[in-house]
This record gives sequence, C-alpha cells and structure tokens, in this order.
Amino acid sequence: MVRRWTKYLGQEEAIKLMVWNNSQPSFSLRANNGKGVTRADLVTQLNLLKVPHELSLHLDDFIRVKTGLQNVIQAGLLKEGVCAVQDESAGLVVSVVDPQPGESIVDCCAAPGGKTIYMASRLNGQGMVYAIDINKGRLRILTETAKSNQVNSFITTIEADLCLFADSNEVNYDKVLLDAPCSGLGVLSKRADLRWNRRLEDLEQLKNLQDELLDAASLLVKPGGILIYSTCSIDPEENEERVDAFLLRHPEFCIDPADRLVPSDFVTKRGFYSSDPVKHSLDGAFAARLVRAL
Ligand SMILES: C[S@@+](CC[C@H](N)C(=O)[O-])C[C@H]1O[C@@H](n2cnc3c(N)ncnc32)[C@H](O)[C@@H]1O
Repeated sequence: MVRRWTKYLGQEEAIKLMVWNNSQPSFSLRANNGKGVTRADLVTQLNLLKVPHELSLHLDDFIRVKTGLQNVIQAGLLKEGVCAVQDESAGLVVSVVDPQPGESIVDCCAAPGGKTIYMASRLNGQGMVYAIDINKGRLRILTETAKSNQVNSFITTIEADLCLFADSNEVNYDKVLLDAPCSGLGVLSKRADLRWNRRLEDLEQLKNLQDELLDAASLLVKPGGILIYSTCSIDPEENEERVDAFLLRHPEFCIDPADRLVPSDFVTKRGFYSSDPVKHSLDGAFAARLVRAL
C-alpha cells in the first residue's frame, strides 16, 4: 500500500496521508431534515449536551464533531433519528446525485443506507429511491433506519443481485447511483483494520466486480438520465480507471462535470468529485456523473 501511494502521490504526499490516517478521526452528523430536524435544532441539542462542534463549510445539514460522539449516542439522538453519523465526503456524493423532487432514483448497492436515506430526505416528499442490495441483513438495517428517520415512504427496498435485477427489469430510472464495493482506502482513519486486511489480489477482484456492476447499473438509466459511480477509495484504479474503461465499453455515456453541484475545490480537471483526506480533512471519496445520450 505504501509503495502504491508513493507511486501515485509522491513520497511527501504519501507520508502526509499516512499521518492523517493515524490521527484521531473526527465525525460528522447530518441533521435529519426528513424528520423536520434543522441544523439549528441539532446545534441546540449539541449545546445542551456540551458537545463541541463546528458547522460544515460544504453542506447545509452537516456538523463536525471531534469529541463527544458518545454523549450524542447516549442521549439517543441517533436512535430517535434526530441525526445520523455520516461523513461529509459521503454527503457530497449525494450532492453529485442531486436528487430532485419527483425523480425515481435507484441506489444499486444501497445498504446500510447512508446515501439512500439522505437522498430520500432531499426529495422533499415527492419521488422514490429504490434501494437494491444483495445482503439481507444490511438491507434490514436500512429499513429500520429509514423508519426512524421517517423517510420510509420514499424508499422501496429490493433484495437482489444487481446483475440479475438489471437483466430482468426494463424500467428506466431518472438517476442511478452505484456506490460500489471498494477497498475502502479512503476511510482508513476510521477503519484501521483495513490496512492489515487488503491485498493486491483483492484489488484485482474488486476492479472486475466494479466493472460488472457498472455495466449492470447502466442498463437501468433512461435515455438522457444520469449514472453516478462512487467509491470510498482514493485509488485511481478503482476510480478514474474504472470510469475510463466503462466509457470505452459504453460510448452512449459521457461525463457530466460535477462543478455546479459541489464546491470547485472538490472537482478534478476532468469534472469528477474527489475528496482528499489531507487537503479537505474528510474521508476520501470519489464520484463520477455520467449522462446517457437521448
Ligand atoms: C460500499 S457498500 C454500500 C454503502 C451504501 N451505499 C451506503 O452509503 O450506506 C457496498 C454494498 O454493495 C452490496 N453489493 C455487493 N455486491 C452486490 C450485488 N451484486 N448486487 C447488489 N448489491 C451488492 C454489498 O452488500 C454492500 O452493502
């Protein structure tokens, strides 16, 4: 992993990344608008609990918390659906999707549902998120969270293998999010275990799975609709390279730059969303927005 990062980032940046990954992580909370909770309401609750916090600079519903997460949990704010723990880097992926009232959106690898639930809460009471996942247990967590967040009326869960679902469904959706299984190399500050568990062979397998799932997800996009490919990895082979390989196989799609949807500081020269742990003090994440020809 160290050799890989040195190759892609250079020695100096690779060291900064490793120092970041070893530092104490901070967490973000998302005020649950779906339940009518505003960020100001959440600030009031955090002040009562004496939890130090800062408003997110990038997302209106988010607050950063460095310490005191236990107090938030013990006060029941997560259980009651007042707020959710969600990194801003994941929230910004939802900004790249840009859910609009009335849309039908498929979340292809949805569980445990962080992005599904945030997307549903951004539909303002009109539209539907179809949440597909192959894992029954994780999908159950999504269903429970959707209920406590009071957005369950705008979510339909589908337990299925995306590849089989896409082959047997002719319905075309406005937007399709594929938040693909990935190495998780963007979230090492919170998932310390991954640094010991990831092998190069896993990456090869993951890349094949990401290609297969991208092909399947693309079948669900209506003409003129949008496909969003995202990961919580910072590895170009799981990100830009997968998109390039997809575009070669699917000339009916082209890049729709994300610059009008997220702050320009997060947008690469080619129009992809990319959060950088060192530069943005967030988890690493990636998203490409691709539009299907009419
Ligand atoms: C990165 S996680 C998704 C995280 C989720 N989007 C969120 O924001 O909470 C990837 C998910 O893909 C699911 N998955 C893997 N292979 C799949 C397949 N063939 N069809 C459907 N889901 C699949 C896994 O069960 C896992 O829940």
